[in-house]
Amino acid sequence: MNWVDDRIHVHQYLKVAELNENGQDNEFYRRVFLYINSLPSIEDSNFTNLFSGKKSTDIILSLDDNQVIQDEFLGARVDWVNKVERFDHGGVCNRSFLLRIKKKDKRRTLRPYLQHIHTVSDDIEQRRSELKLFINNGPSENPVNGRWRSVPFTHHSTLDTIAMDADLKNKVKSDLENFIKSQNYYHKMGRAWKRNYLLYGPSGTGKSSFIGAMANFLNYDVYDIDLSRVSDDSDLKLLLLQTSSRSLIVIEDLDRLINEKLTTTTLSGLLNFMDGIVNSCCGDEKIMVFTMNSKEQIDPAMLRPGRIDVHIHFPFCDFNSFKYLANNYLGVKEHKLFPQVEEIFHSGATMSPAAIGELMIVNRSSPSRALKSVITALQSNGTEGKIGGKGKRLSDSASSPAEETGGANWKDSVPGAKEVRKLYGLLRLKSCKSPSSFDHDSGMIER
Ligand SMILES: Nc1ncnc2c1ncn2[C@@H]1O[C@H](COP(=O)(O)OP(=O)(O)OP(=O)(O)O)[C@@H](O)[C@H]1O
Ligand SMILES: [Mg+2]
Repeated sequence: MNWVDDRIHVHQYLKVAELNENGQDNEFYRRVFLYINSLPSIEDSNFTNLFSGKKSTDIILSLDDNQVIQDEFLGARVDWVNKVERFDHGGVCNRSFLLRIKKKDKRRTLRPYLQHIHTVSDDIEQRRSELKLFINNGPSENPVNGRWRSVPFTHHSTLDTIAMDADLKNKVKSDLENFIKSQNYYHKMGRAWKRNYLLYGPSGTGKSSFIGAMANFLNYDVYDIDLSRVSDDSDLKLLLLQTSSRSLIVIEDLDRLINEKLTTTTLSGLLNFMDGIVNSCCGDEKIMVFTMNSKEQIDPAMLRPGRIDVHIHFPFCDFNSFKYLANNYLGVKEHKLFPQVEEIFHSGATMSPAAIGELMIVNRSSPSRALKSVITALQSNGTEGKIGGKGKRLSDSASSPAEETGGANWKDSVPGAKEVRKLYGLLRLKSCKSPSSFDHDSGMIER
């Protein structure tokens, strides 16, 4: 019977209306709009509109009213009509996209085709949107515009520019990729669709840069929470509620904030925040990132599995990271001074990637000079490492030298070449700590 029917009515039509029956926007209409206008065949359509895009050089093509565009998927040809019905009175019109598909193809291709439209439109949206960095206002500041103000996010760090153990970097990449594909899994488990990362290690080892790299990798906006501008637990909840999906929510220097009592939020307020309780109802995709210099004096409840899903250690430089930096900053893959540098690293001397990077930047016109200055800095072991700092830190009393920082905050001033070592204060003769490590709670990883 179906066969006879198919012979008579070869095509089937599916309508995607702009508004649903309640007069609300139909999300799928917007997706189809993005998809259709991205098709190469739009250039062959009889009538196409041209608009300028965000950049002055961008030109965007858009299918005109009641025009047809063709597409092909899994060997099946389909047509889309941009249907617009205008009513004379009041200029009201009905808009829809009409899909024409052969019945014989429909059963095989329709579902994957609609899924394909979803994926492509997602991708277009992500590429189009400019990333933003949101910073929270204090509760009494600018309440009219909400608690967040935003600036364009222009951090240029990428996972490629970070010197880090290659295996670890790949693990982080696949962990992030797995997470963003796992909505159903999280929902099935009745959990908030969020993943919490802890980046810990001494000052100048790349934690903040790594957050920038994560945001660029995921194409996520960043919400940087300044806890000192949060009045209490409910204020923190409110801030979380006002963040959007697909974002990185960041609290930096959490150990210092807690240990120096720089926040008025309570431990339980912070724990609820980390659990994303207020958001679990909305199916929002969120990644939270916390940074610390050391986790030694932190309440274990805060670090327990499920609350922090992935711990990533950022250590001082070893010879491999040094080579990575030399390549990035100086364009040098091999150099006659490398064996000497390697020997010094093997003797236990080390510095932060930030300090080494600065020496390379200021001497970038001469790689030999840059490497010699790194060698000199590495050789002059001593007590400078304890000079300066972001105030007394938890890590100042840490037993492991690799966990100690005591370094000045690099953000406080722009250092000159000679001041670099003193400012960062990160030179260490140390019992070289293990390379960056990645621990996640066995129970949480969905593989
Ligand atoms: N692992 C790294 N790879 C590449 N560059 C690095 C690395 N670590 C630090 N840097 C460079 O040093 C500078 C300071 O690094 P960053 O601010 O990311 O360190 P941090 O660990 O966040 O320090 P702090 O604990 O003081 O906030 C950055 O501009 C970055 O370019
Ligand atoms: Mg930082």
